[in-house]
Amino acid sequence: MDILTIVGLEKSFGNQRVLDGLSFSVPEGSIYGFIGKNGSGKTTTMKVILGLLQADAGEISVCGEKVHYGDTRTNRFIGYLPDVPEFYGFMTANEYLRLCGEITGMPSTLIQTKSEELLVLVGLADVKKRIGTFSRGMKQRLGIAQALLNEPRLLICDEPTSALDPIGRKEILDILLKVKERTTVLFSTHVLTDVEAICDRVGILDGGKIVLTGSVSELKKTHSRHSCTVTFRTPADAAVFQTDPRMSTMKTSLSAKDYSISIQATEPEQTMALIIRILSETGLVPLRLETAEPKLEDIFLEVVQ
Ligand SMILES: Nc1ncnc2c1ncn2[C@@H]1O[C@H](COP(=O)(O)OP(=O)(O)OP(=O)(O)O)[C@@H](O)[C@H]1O
Repeated sequence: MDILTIVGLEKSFGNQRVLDGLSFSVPEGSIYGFIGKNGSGKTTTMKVILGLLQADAGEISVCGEKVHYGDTRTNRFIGYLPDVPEFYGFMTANEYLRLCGEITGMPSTLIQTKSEELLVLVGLADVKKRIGTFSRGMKQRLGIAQALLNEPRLLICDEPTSALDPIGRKEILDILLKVKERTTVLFSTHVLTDVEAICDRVGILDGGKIVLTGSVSELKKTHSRHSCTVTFRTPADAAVFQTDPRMSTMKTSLSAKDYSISIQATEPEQTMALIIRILSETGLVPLRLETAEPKLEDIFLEVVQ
């Protein structure tokens, strides 16, 4: 079953068309990476899903119920982590979760047990200091705990890792992987290594619509090529190799930082065999010879101009 379905969503701000027939669906139990460059419309999409912004056209369903602008009934299924979550800095994490639970009418004993469980999940159980002194990563982790308080079936995270250092990012990614056991996650980002690390499916947003969707492994198989890279000691060696006639039909690029030539390869083993043949016939001795798996970043760059 799909937890979220979006069909033909359109949204303009003045003359600027941001969403232009956006359609995608998010299967239950998955982590869906919603990828797009800055300004591509990720936050706009999330605001429309939450009923906070009115679309010009299109339909959204959450858990089979239609989303209506300004009528937030479907938000009972959703937990939301904005890109910069705001808190009362004078409260502790526990006090803040209690306040959120009280506002949404949760029974007091349930607030207590859920808060304790969620603070353990996000690694803040032993932190007694005020939120005002928290690091960015700690605030994001508290934001996840707050978003999970009502046991949502869909957790929407708007660029949760973008502003964090590598340790903070890893902590959030590990938590999202654990969260997957209890809810579906829609995760917007432009950090493609994060998507590769945790997402089951991805949708690439460009020009207001999804230009590519599928599982990370499917996309890698069908949409990008391996590359073979040969690195030389001198620019002269690299030039001899690159101008070999057998290279003329290959898509090659010379690195700016060292004397290495990368060759896109649909059949990496055959390409490697050809490289070795050229090296042995020309007497060139490379410093390094390697093949690399296609990366999501290559696919992204291929489909997004
Ligand atoms: N309320 C608004 N009024 C006018 N333009 C807006 C409004 N909200 C967003 N936009 C414009 O719509 C475009 C998409 O913005 P949005 O914030 O949805 O992109 P995004 O993909 O989330 O970007 P980022 O990765 O930078 O957060 C941008 O050009 C933005 O300036």
